Amino acid sequence: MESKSPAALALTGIEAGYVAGVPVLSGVDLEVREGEVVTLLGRNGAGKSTAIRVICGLLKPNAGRVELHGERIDGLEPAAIVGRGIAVVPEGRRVFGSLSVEENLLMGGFAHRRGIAPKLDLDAIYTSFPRLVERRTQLAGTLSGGEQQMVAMGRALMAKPRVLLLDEPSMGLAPMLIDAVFDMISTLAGKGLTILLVEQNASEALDVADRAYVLERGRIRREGPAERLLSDPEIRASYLGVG
Ligand SMILES: Nc1ncnc2c1ncn2[C@@H]1O[C@H](COP(=O)(O)OP(=O)(O)OP(=O)(O)O)[C@@H](O)[C@H]1O
Repeated sequence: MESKSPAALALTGIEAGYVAGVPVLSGVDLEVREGEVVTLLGRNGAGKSTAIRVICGLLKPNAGRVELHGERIDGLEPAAIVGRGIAVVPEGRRVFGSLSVEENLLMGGFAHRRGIAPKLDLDAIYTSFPRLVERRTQLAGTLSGGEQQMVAMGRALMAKPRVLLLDEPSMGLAPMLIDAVFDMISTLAGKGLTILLVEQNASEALDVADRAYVLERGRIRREGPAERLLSDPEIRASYLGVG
């Protein structure tokens, strides 16, 4: 095989858990290449959020390594990992409800490594999410769930991440808003962003992703191009409710 540049994000042999002797992730290998959208699928409790916590440095793995563009980050503190260029949109969105949309976005800019005037960043976010322009002075806590998701994504993008982690962005949203969220992800993918999308909503996630991994009880059970998994009879029966 030809030699390739290091992946944007790579997990190798990750073992992790919360209680000694009770592994939650076992031997997890996963990579996201520059410009790729990769989805990590799994049911409730499969270990998806745990994988996000390991990547962000909130949970130290018991074994294995996490690398960002070939540099090991698994020993670093969360703030240092953010500083290296990982941004996360956490499950449940968690916007600052008593701050305006624009203040929320500016908060994201604090993690920005350096350079570029915030105004330029804000303009770029408003171009990606025009709906936020008309709501820029509205308190984020009064926005709809879908709009809050836009703010949470915009806030993460303000940090100019090299890799964006999205933890179940469609969770708890009405079907129409779920479509809107996946449209946003497609837009970001079209701009060349590198994204790891953790989802239970397999069909929509596989539609926007280039590649996918399926996590079951802490182990990667399947992986491959999203198109292939979409037409895989076992995946269709277990995760898409068809077949
Ligand atoms: N702080 C914690 N302490 C102990 N066990 C935990 C903790 N957080 C998660 N777990 C356990 O780890 C396992 C994986 O949980 P995790 O949150 O990673 O799953 P998930 O795939 O993200 O599921 P969900 O979609 O429900 O969020 C579960 O059995 C869960 O109970």
